[in-house]
Amino acid sequence: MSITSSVSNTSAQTVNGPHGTQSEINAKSLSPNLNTNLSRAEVRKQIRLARRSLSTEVQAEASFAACRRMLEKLSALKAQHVALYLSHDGELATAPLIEALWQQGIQTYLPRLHPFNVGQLLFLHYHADSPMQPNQFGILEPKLDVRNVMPVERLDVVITPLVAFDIKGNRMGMGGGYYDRTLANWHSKGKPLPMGYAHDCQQVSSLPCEHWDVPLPSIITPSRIWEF
Ligand SMILES: Nc1nc2c(c(=O)[nH]1)N(C=O)[C@@H](CNc1ccc(C(=O)N[C@@H](CCC(=O)O)C(=O)O)cc1)CN2
Ligand SMILES: Nc1ncnc2c1ncn2[C@@H]1O[C@H](COP(=O)(O)OP(=O)(O)OP(=O)(O)O)[C@@H](O)[C@H]1O
Repeated sequence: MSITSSVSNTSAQTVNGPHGTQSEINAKSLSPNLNTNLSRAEVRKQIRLARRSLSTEVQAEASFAACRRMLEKLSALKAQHVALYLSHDGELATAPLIEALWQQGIQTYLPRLHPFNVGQLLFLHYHADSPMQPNQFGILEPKLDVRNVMPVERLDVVITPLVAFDIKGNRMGMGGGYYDRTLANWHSKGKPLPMGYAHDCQQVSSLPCEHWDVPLPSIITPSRIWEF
């Protein structure tokens, strides 16, 4: 059965029961009492370690569970142009989601570091034959071809990687400020809609925030959809 047909009619609430699968519960218990008085750097370090410690089996199960929920959300939004990321350093894997979006004919885009504007991202169309190259962090990104660049304001949704999030939707990333810059004006323009994508174990009760941090209106994890 294709990913698309196996997930598209499934209700988010009933996939794995109210508390998720056993492995998701195990994943959740990795960072239950993280002291959020820690510095941003320390929170980043601890959560990156927690998500990197997930087994291959938990990672795979998590990526399919989150994929179902994300497809449901994107379908409700009628999203046609969706930016996402290629997973790195224990991030919730996007491979099943990318495959499903391609099968549905939804256009997908990946970030690449801007060649001149330090700290900025460009979003390039991504398909099965896109020429790719690693960036300075070792993450594969599409080779620069201006014909494939999509202006951010024409994207419907930006599926946003993150290191940690809290119960108010505050987000902390890898520390480059790339997504904060990309999303700085989304609220006033109404587009693109940012949606966080993360493991359950990346949630903390409260994050230390700065004025440039852009809170997320929704975050999808393997066990639930958070709306803020
Ligand atoms: N998968 C994915 N792609 C993404 C991001 C992301 O968070 N995840 N980004 C989100 O912004 C941008 C890249 N930002 C990144 C920032 C820091 C590091 C990183 O690994 N830093 C190392 C130190 C790197 C060095 O300078 O040598 C580290 O902290 O250990 C990776 C990506 C664009 N692409
Ligand atoms: N809109 C912005 N304009 C200019 N600088 C910004 C903006 N947003 C963030 N920055 C700068 O980026 C740096 C890193 O910010 P921060 O630690 O919040 O990144 P992050 O959210 O963890 O990373 P990312 O968004 O790439 O996932 C900070 O020094 C901050 O000053």
